[in-house]
Amino acid sequence: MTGDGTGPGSDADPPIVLKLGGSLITEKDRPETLDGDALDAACDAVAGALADGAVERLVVVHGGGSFGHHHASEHGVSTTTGTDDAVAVTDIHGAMAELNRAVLDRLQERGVPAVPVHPLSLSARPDGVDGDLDLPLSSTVTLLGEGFVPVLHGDGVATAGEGVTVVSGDELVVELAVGLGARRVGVCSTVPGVLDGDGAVLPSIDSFESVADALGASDATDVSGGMAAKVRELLALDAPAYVFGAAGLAPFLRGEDAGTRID
Ligand SMILES: Nc1ncnc2c1ncn2[C@@H]1O[C@H](COP(=O)(O)OP(=O)(O)OP(=O)(O)O)[C@@H](O)[C@H]1O
Ligand SMILES: C=C(C)CCOP(=O)(O)O
Repeated sequence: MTGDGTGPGSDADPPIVLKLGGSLITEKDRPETLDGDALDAACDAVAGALADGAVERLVVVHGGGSFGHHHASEHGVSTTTGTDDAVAVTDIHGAMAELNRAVLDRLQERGVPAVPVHPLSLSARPDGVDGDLDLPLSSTVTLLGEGFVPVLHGDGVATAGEGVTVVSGDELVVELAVGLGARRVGVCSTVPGVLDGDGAVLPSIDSFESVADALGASDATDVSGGMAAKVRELLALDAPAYVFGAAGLAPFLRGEDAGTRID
């Protein structure tokens, strides 16, 4: 364990922030069903990149797939509509914690020092749904400094005036990337990149308007906005962000371009 800290202003190597999309690691149209083969392949790529030194510091975020989105949808909860029902909150968070455990287990089996960071216990929207997300980063920063790979996930989040709403993994990725001064950001999903109106992968995107017509929601149950919300969030970043499919994960981790570059 190194204990040398990280984040903006630190001498430490800036981390990479990687989201493993829920539509990649779960069967998104079958409630609470893991896509074990896809998750294994993603964990192989992460473990390989850490073992060969291509990546030194890594924060992983995973999405909800058929775990979080299924329960959130059943309870009528989204990023903008909350619930004051404690059972609903526990259902949504419980499903996400279960998926998080599966991700941690498979990373740890491959020697990755992955540890959980649960946003429901850490984060809030103190000014309501239209206000900023408050995501204290000292636990993530300190875990990184101690040599761990923090693994966060889309979750419920306390929201003034709404009870508990959903915070998407995409929003967490942006907060982490800004707050940690990330070097690069990767979002690995089921699609090989952001597709244009003819289904071809767009090599790069630098404005929302130029691609808005081609961007849709998810093709499965999704309470947080699918690809359109993803692109909108990633355009706000200073660090280069990439959206790619399973085949792009290892190249991205090696520092190569993959899928669609968003900047
Ligand atoms: N122009 C587009 N290019 C690529 N995918 C698109 C486009 N428009 C809509 N989509 C949809 O976006 C989906 C990916 O977004 P989604 O939010 O489901 O992914 P994810 O981040 O992997 O999942 P989760 O939100 O569960 O973490 C694709 O399955 C596709 O159906
Ligand atoms: C539905 C929940 C709880 C998490 C949503 O996170 P996302 O899949 O990254 O949008």
